[in-house]
Amino acid sequence: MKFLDLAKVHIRSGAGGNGCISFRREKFIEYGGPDGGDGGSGGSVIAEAVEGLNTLIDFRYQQHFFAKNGQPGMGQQRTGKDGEDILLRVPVGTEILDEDEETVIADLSEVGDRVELARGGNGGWGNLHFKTSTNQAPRRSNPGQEGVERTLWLRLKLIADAGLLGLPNAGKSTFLAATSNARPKIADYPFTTLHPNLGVVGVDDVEFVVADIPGLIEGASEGRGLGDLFLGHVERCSVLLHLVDGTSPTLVEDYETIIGELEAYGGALADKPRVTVLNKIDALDDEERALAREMLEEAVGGPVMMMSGVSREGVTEVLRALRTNIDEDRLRHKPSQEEEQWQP
Ligand SMILES: Nc1nc2c(ncn2[C@@H]2O[C@H](COP(=O)(O)OP(=O)(O)OP(=O)(O)O)[C@@H](O)[C@H]2O)c(=O)[nH]1
Ligand SMILES: [Mg+2]
Repeated sequence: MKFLDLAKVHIRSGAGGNGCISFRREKFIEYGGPDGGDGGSGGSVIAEAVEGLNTLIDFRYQQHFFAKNGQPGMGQQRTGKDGEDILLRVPVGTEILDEDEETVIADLSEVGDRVELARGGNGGWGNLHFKTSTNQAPRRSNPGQEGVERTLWLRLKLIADAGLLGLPNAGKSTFLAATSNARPKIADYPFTTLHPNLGVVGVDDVEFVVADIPGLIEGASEGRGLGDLFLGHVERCSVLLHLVDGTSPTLVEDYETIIGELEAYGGALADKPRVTVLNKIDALDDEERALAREMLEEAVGGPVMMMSGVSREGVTEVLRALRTNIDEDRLRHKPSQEEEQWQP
């Protein structure tokens, strides 16, 4: 599965400080001095891929990144202070594109990958540099170089093996938090997940990536709610995990709402392998579980698993089912030997 997350940033590196022409003043007369220092360099703007981020959403709120200018040189050979660099911390998998949105400038695919987006201007030379044997106090220095100003796009593509589906409040984030290293926001009100969270899940020594997608509501495929923003992105994952809140009095309708959205969205989404799970069974007694399961299985027309993200009952079985689907999907998409050997 691929998410496309896009942000536009406006960056500017700092200008270099001017070089200094030092002078002495005696009785209102200025004498050139011999010791003007260089200007400091302007700060650069740098991007670095860091761990623990999985969205560019922060860049929608802050879009301007201007590094400081270098300070001018001073007398007595003192160099101006350099402007500080600005570091944009971006998620692994971020591509940086030019303003045209086409030219890829950098692809930060591993933790620690770094790229300089705008170099700070060099500081100008102070008159110290222009000293000759005949002119010990030249009235000459260099101005600092200008900074660089650019508009760039950051684009994030994250890849996940399994995508979580379900109405708001179905318990998607709780499940992800219980099974992975991800720490999504969980609350008893809908739409607590406003952007996708990814978690690495492990079962039987195999790891895969699960994405928590903001709750789908009826009409998502037509652009209502938040789900529509992300429905397109679930197209590429191997399997969908559809969670149905077992405590909901309308659980069959809840299930059908999501299926309706998948079908309305079109494409191959509705045909994607799906694991349907009756969730929150810790809140149901045996009789309620059996009844809820029967109703849901009838709606699905096939078996339904049961689990609780809170008590973790049934969670391992669900992860195994996902894993089986992912393995099968990988086998299906593995290039055949002929394809691998084919040379143009
Ligand atoms: N009893 C019980 N409550 C659960 C379970 N899983 C989640 N909840 C509760 O249900 C509420 C919603 O859980 P979330 O995990 O935030 O639901 P979500 O599907 O991520 O919701 P959105 O992000 O709004 O789409 C919270 O109050 C959870 O504590 C469960 O297995 N059992
Ligand atoms: Mg959530």
